[in-house]
Amino acid sequence: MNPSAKTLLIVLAIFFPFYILFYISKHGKGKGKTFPGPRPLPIIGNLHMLGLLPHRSLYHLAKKHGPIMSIMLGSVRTIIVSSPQAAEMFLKTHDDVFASRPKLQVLQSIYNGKKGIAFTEYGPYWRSVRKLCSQQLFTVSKIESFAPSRKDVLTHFIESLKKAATTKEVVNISKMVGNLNEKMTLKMILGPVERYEEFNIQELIEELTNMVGVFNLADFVPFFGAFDLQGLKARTRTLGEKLDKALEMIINDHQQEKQDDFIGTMLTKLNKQMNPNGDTMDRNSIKAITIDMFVASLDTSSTTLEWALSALIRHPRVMLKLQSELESNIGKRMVEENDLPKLEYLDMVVRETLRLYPVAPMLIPRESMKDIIIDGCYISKKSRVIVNVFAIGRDPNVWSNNVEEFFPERFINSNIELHGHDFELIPFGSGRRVCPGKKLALITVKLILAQLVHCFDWELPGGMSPNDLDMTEKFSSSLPRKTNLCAKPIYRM
Ligand code: HEM
Repeated sequence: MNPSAKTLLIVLAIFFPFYILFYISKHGKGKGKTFPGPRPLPIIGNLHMLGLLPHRSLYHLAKKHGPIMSIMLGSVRTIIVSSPQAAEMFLKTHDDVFASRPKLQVLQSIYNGKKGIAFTEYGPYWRSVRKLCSQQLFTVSKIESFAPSRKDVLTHFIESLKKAATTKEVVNISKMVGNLNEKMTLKMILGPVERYEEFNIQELIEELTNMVGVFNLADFVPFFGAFDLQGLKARTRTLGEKLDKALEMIINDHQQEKQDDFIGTMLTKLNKQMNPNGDTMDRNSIKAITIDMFVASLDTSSTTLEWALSALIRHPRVMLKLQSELESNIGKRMVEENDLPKLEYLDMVVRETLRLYPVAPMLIPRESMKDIIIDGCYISKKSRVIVNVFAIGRDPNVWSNNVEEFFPERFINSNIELHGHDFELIPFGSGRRVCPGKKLALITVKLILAQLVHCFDWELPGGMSPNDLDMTEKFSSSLPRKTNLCAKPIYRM
């Protein structure tokens, strides 16, 4: 046995009994009735029940224990919400209590004391950053001002696919669409990304999203945090330093030459007081907010596109119907952003994709800011709340018995929209923490998807039949396909 393993065993042998006593004193008796849930084990609680696909395991557990379920993730009391009615109770009726986020160790180490938006606790600082989002970063005019740049990137992309179609090449759509979305979105966040090749921003972002998706034992059993058993601390520190260096240079460039992307807009507030509490927008805030935008925007939109196209290839009837809507509304030209509002079937296809394949299947975890009693059950301050939108999208009371079927027609004459007010369908979350980028995300997803099916038919490689396309998911920071989607484009215009 190597010396560090030996030391670890000795430390565990000494402290483990104390930890069990601490655990029992903390969790042995509560202040009242709790929600039903599976029996936890000491130390790990119900962690062993999560498996490789926690959203699915929790969906099945909720069928047994109910739409509001209480479990222990290590030493963290966690409430799992799995029905539209329960989601409304947590995200609307008591949104003021559950609007905070838990602190995650990996992010603490990357941010190194900086505060962003998506993973920041509720309070005056977060409220000021949200105000900046709604009044300056995600306004209709700001989003529209980047339409020409999105069109430009998309036109080049379609040209490269046309070349692949001529040579009858099979392309890796997952990768290609990921790159395309990255180019479009980074342009809006930080401007000309090609200027910063030396920092390999794309690779840094990939590492960042991987780290955010890592299951970190120390977040649930703090006792293990000191030992860094997964070796995450060193990796995240290095990544944090690299991101910081790149962002320092990008901010300097923006200070030399004014730009109207997110960083440029945030810089107009540099060193100004954000609220009466004395928070100011400093360089660290700009860096942390930018990092949050990377995490929140890139994998989410491209994974949605990957699922939408997979579902269309798997359902040729739906693909044909969508192509026919595009033909009759657009004709032989490229789809433009201002065509999107009239494409009703496209809208249904996107809603159905987000119902069945929500890329944030458990939203971003919330944390209660005070003790509260809901439905006669006690929830203590700092409990974690996970809203399982994957389960809500499969609730047969809402979606009837064909919940697993990809059937966009279910939205004909339906008033269930994606705005966050209809709790049957909340892939962008709801309440104070609802996704501020949803309008931008829907434009990007719809525009790219429409173009991909308007310009091309798609054939699976090796004569694979649509029914054989594997639709298994992989759990990470988003919920991508387990295997990349590869197919042959056939130009049809
Ligand atoms: C299909 C694409 C997307 C999906 C499904 C999605 C989904 C979500 C979800 C579920 C949340 C958490 C909501 C909650 O806790 O109630 C969230 C938060 C957030 N999203 Fe998105 N998102 C997408 C795209 C984007 C884009 C393109 C951006 C920005 C460019 C963005 C920026 C954010 C930010 C900053 C937050 C944190 C909000 C906060 O904590 O106050 N998202 N998103």
